[in-house]
Amino acid sequence: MRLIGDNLSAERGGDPIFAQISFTVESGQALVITGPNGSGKSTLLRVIAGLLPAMEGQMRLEGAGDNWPTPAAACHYVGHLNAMKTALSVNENLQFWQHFMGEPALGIAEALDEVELGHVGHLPFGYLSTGQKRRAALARLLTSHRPVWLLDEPTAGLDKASETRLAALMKRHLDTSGIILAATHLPLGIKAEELRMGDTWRG
Ligand SMILES: Nc1ncnc2c1ncn2[C@@H]1O[C@H](COP(=O)(O)OP(=O)(O)OP(=O)(O)O)[C@@H](O)[C@H]1O
Repeated sequence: MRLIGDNLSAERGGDPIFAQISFTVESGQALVITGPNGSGKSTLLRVIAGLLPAMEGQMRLEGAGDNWPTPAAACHYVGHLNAMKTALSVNENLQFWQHFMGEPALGIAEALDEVELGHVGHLPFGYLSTGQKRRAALARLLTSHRPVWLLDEPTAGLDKASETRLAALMKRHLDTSGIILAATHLPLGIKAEELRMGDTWRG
């Protein structure tokens, strides 16, 4: 499988954010998107996820067969917001996402164990600490299968042990032919190519 971004450009609120961004990421590979604040890292992830239109260029997914008809369909997107309801329990939030995303993979309890949150599934999401909230959001990656993980600052709020745990989960995804694209200011602890944003910024 190969995820290709071909000559992408994007606008927000009518303003150009980036142009002429191209990349190819193969199964088993990670691409880390770096660049200064405002250079368009999050915007690029949202274009790849199909949440924003590309003004020019196109996304393609090659070799995915019929399972994943579009690049967006093949993606898990974990933005810098956690996308979990504060009043619902962690279990209820993850159940919602598993139902919404389909392609069930790990059970809720198993996924929470993987991020060492097995003891808080019954708590309202809003009760969790900042790092626990991030780990619970990342557990969504494990409850439904998607070959492509799009991660926006995935380590924000994580302590060292949790960063190491996430690196192990990402490595496992890559070792099972997954693809990861991550916007980050920090090293993620996995082998990755780098796409540096900012040089083609027109703003
Ligand atoms: N809805 C919007 N309308 C107009 N401009 C927007 C909108 N959302 C984002 N922007 C602008 O788009 C630019 C790129 O933002 P983006 O969040 O993609 O950058 P980033 O590289 O991820 O930054 P950071 O490192 O701070 O997370 C910024 O200048 C931002 O102000």
